[in-house]
Amino acid sequence: MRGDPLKKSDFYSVIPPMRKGVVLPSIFSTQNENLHRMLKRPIAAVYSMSNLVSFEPLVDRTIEVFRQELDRRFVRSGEACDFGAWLQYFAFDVVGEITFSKRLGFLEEGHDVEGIMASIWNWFQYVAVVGQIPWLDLLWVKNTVVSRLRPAKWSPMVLFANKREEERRAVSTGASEKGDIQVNDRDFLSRFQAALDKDPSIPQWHVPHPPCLHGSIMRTGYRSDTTAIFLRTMFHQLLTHPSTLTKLRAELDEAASKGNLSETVTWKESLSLPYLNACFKEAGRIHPPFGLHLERIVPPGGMDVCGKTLPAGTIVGMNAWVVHRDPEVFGPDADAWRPERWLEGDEAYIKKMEASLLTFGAGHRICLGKHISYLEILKLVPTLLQAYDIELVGEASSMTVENRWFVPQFGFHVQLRRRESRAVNP
Ligand code: HEM
Repeated sequence: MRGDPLKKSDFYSVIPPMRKGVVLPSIFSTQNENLHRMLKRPIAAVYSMSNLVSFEPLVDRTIEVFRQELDRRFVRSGEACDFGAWLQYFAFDVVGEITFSKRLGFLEEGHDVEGIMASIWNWFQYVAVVGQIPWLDLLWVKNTVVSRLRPAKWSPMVLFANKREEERRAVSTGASEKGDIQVNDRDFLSRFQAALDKDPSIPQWHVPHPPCLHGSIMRTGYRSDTTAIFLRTMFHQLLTHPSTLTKLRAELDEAASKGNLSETVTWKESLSLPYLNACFKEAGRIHPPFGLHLERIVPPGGMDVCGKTLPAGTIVGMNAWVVHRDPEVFGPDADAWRPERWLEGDEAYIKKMEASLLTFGAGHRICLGKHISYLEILKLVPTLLQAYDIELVGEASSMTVENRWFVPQFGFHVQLRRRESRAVNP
């Protein structure tokens, strides 16, 4: 193997939008390694584990609203809940809260605000198909002539981002009172802005185009879809494998009885729950949110892979759905949901499994936001399990799965009841 990182393939060239003939690249999609380095350097620290805890109060705020809405709409009325959709509302609102100190409003509204989710699904479908034949993209979406003629239409998410940015500018220039606007100096927007202000090497195209900057932040927000898929997997697997749910509940109840579990579970508490953490790893293994290969290009000079020499320019890739089912790594029951696999066996075996997980990618382009996802998921799952008895409505098979590059689930309905010891929110 060569030392240089492999570049991303043309699949990724389909992902960024084009506005008025200009492609708006992002740290996720760029194929240019120099640009990637330039974009990553100032913001990598914002995503770091040490910064994570400062986002916790923002996640807590959204969890509280989520619980209130579940109580109000489903617990008191006894109506079935489209849990899959509500987990997604949560994941979107938490990104709004972390990024802008303001939720997008999915939880309060109880539906897909301004068709944001639908527009993202359409985009995923486009990328999944056209990404296989990237030159097709040049004919329409990335056609510079067509793009210049097309009216510049920003997605509702980018407009939302721009509004928040304008509000902050108004505060900083004294045109508006800070009290009118909820600003948390530690949210993503404040931290990104501070990082950009400090680093003059940021490409100039970012500066005169705030929509580009904030659009890029919001495209990061699209990762809330992956978090929603992850949450659905975890709850659905637990509900359809009751022995594992019983074990997890026993772990939570024991911690609560010793006074080691808050009503809204803290990040620190969640780390001391081994079975919860095993369920987390197993969920990422059994249903990784990315359903297509993570494609890369063989560099000049070629590359040896498993004894075969591949010429320069060959597209190679690994698919987490395939890698995660390898019985040589994960055991003969690799197709089964069994969180226990992460708790048994020697340390070397567990390390080997961990090193083989591609849930968040691998190498220098590994997911930057993975710690944020850990934070959201490892807090929300035990908090809801403590608060509610959750029962699947209909057959386990009534939930369907579709591969649109991401692999979302549909038709996950549950009945929610408050657990005896917990009061219903007013
Ligand atoms: C369960 C949730 C998530 C999963 C499964 C996930 C998965 C991934 C994967 C597989 C990649 C690598 C893609 C590749 O190699 O082509 C990636 C990259 C990335 N992710 Fe995530 N992600 C999640 C959540 C998030 C969140 C919440 C954020 C931000 C707040 C985020 C930000 C990013 C960024 C910026 C990259 C590009 C990193 C780079 O190229 O340097 N992700 N993610």
